Amino acid sequence: MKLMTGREYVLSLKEYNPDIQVKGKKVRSVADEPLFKPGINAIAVTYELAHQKKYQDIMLATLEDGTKVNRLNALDFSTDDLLKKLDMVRLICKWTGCGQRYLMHDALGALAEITAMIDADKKTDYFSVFKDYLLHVQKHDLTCGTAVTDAKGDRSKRPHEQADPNLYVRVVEKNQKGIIVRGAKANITGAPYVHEFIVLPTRSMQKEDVDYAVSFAVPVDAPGLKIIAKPAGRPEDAEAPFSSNFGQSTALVIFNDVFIPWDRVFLCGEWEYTGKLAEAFANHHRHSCIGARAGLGDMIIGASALMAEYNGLSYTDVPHIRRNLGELIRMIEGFYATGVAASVYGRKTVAGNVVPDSVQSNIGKLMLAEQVYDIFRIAHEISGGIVATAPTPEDIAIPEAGELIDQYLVGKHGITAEERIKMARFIEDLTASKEGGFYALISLHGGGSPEAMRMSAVRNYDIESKKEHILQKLACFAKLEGTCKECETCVNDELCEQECK
Ligand SMILES: Cc1cc2nc3c(=O)[nH]c(=O)nc-3n(C[C@H](O)[C@H](O)[C@H](O)COP(=O)(O)OP(=O)(O)OC[C@H]3O[C@@H](n4cnc5c(N)ncnc54)[C@H](O)[C@@H]3O)c2cc1C
Repeated sequence: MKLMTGREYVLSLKEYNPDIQVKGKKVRSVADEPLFKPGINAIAVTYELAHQKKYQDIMLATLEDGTKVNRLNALDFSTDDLLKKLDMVRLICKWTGCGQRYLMHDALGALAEITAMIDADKKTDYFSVFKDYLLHVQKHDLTCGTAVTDAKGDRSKRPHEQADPNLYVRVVEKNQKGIIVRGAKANITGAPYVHEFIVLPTRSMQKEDVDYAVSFAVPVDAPGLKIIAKPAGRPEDAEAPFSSNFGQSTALVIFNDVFIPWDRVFLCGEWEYTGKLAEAFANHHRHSCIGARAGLGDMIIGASALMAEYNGLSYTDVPHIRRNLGELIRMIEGFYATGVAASVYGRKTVAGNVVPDSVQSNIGKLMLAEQVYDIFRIAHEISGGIVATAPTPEDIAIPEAGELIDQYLVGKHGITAEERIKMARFIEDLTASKEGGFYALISLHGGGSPEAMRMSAVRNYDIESKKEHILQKLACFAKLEGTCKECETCVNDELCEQECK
């Protein structure tokens, strides 16, 4: 099995020739495109950390034969694996803001479970196709984008009801060699600089949607595949100390009659399993998002505490700075704790892999989706207006203006204006810039809208047993009060007797 270095990953992109455009121009070489550099840097970190001894316990997974692979390319086989995955994603995102590659880990986990489930029910052979693909990914240490969200068109209509039949990815032809697919997936993270895409259905489907029930893997440069991408982060922006180095591209990925051989098809026509596959992916992915946003939170806590110090207000001395940092810790460690709980309460699937508890992973993702705005607000309250108003590098570079800025924008004695401005810019970059808005949006909608999380949590939560418990209690109270109608409401006589004694 290969374990690429960051540099090898960047060079490996040169072996592909995808059809990509960004900001109105065609991309000749992804590896050399400055507008993607922050995104490529972020993925490279996922390769580099796997070579660092102190991180290998969480960055590497051990296969049955003892071989080590990057954990991002592996299934989870224990609750300990889930905990390590969570820690790994937090570590990666603490460095990069968003390591992006964890989406593929989540897709692989979901495909293992659901392909094995379909085979058990329908005597198909998808699980062995999946296992061969997993081996291929591990052997070459690939990065795969995960394409779930269809273009979707009119949200109130199902795939087959859309005015344009191509608004969800669909199978337009099947032959002995494979299938041909048409349609588009939207908002796809990292699309320009991955090796392959794993394509999953975005929702549950009905019999009439049978052509839309499809899942497959495809190289990024397959004929007919087109990528319309956004720049990653804020490339070459002197006011962006973080996101000029690390960022994330997203793209519209268009399948214009793309051929997929059968040995890369994981589901084709089994519409009853599309909802299960979408939900299985969402469960893994929301669990990963918890780790990702905790990593972002780590950076915000560190930068906010430093900014307060640079302003002359240490959290050890100033009560409201301490209280605000306490709020940041409450929120970030609060949602992270649900990720830990989702790991600990993980369950084994028919495929043998272990998946997070879906109530906990959905609730954790929902918490971070809503709290990200409070996290940014508190960072702003602690730091002050300089986060938005720091003079530009061009003005600082003019000697006369630079001297005045040095004089008037100092903070605590011993901290220069330059250091204070640098910290303010870092916080602006993460929380108040175009990139800050991006982090809010990805926290809110990445992995599904908040309503999708509420629906999943309710669907998977045992509300019926809570209702039964209340009915039992009320029946017991009625006996105690002498108003019992003798079994009109009592749902469990035995328990009722015990409680009334
Ligand atoms: C930065 C970023 C990165 C992303 N990366 C990826 C990726 O790598 N791969 C991927 O597959 N996806 C990715 N996504 C997509 C993400 O999963 C979707 O944004 C999310 O599922 C919401 O879908 P949408 O954007 O189409 O919004 P919509 O579905 O249009 O949602 C908008 C609102 O409409 C509501 N709504 C939608 N449909 C209905 C309905 N039928 N009935 C009632 N209400 C409805 C929603 O609850 C929400 O409030 C990414 C998103 C972002 C922002």
